[in-house]
Amino acid sequence: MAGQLISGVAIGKELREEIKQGVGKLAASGITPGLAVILVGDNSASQTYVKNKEKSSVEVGMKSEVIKLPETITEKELLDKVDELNNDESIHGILVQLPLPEHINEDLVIQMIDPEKDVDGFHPQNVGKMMIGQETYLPCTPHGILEMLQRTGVEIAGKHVVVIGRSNIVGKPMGQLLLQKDATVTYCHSRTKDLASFTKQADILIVAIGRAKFVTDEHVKEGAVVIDVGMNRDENGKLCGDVDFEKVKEVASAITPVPGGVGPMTITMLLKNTLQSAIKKAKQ
Ligand SMILES: Nc1nc2c(c(=O)[nH]1)N[C@@H](CN(C=O)c1ccc(C(=O)N[C@@H](CCC(=O)O)C(=O)O)cc1)CN2
Repeated sequence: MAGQLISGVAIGKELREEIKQGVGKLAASGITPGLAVILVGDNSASQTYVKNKEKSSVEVGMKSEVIKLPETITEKELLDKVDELNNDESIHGILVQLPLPEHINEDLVIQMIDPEKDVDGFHPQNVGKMMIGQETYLPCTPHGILEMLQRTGVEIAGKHVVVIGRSNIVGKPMGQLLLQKDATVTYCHSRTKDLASFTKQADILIVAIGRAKFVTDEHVKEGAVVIDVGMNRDENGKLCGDVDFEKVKEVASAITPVPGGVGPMTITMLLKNTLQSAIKKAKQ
């Protein structure tokens, strides 16, 4: 392998240790950060992520509450549940695991979460604050990627970042966060023509398109840093990213693996946001 491996497991571990210490300090003032996660239905991947969130929050000393609701729940019942958690003093962070069943309007549910408890950073009020660079909860996946780049010592200012993907929870905020760190940002997406002509210019390439092993060495400039946000199954049913790791690792100067790259950082940043919310509450 030519490039350096950027491990989300190792960086996440380091960060979780810092979060655990923060939780310990807060305990001295009688406050335990509380995270509530709502899981609707029985999507098996979502069940795994929620279980991991519960385990990780308990490991750093937080209170964890998982609320499992049936697929058949009405939108009104779900909104009422969110509102109940908004008013629960022991809960500092609320997260509704996505995706939700089709009969429920995701936007409405996200907007019901108290922005002060929106540790996913998905509420429009928090998205707006992020856009203008005000302090707020940053969305966990892009925030995790930023943390990985910074802790690996990757220079961002003045670099050309190409983001492939324009989702509200990864692509769009990722570009904004890097723009705020003085990168020059280009967004590409499924309708971009001659994708490689853009990606070949990237000093830092962030890939979030949801297509297994789509990005190959043909898309990557020698020495680029490559961050893979994808999570797919390959032809053998094995977990893989959007990047063809075996090919790209030979040209990249640094690269994240899948699994073990961006994924673990998503949950770590959720813990960080929950601690941030509890600290803010303690100061009020
Ligand atoms: N409310 C939210 N819903 C969803 C989010 C989110 O940030 N907030 N993101 C994704 C799912 N997700 C967290 O919820 C998530 C996905 C993947 C991982 C992860 O650690 N992946 C591992 C591999 C896991 C496996 O073996 O299947 C890795 O990449 O190493 C963590 C969190 C959608 N929904």
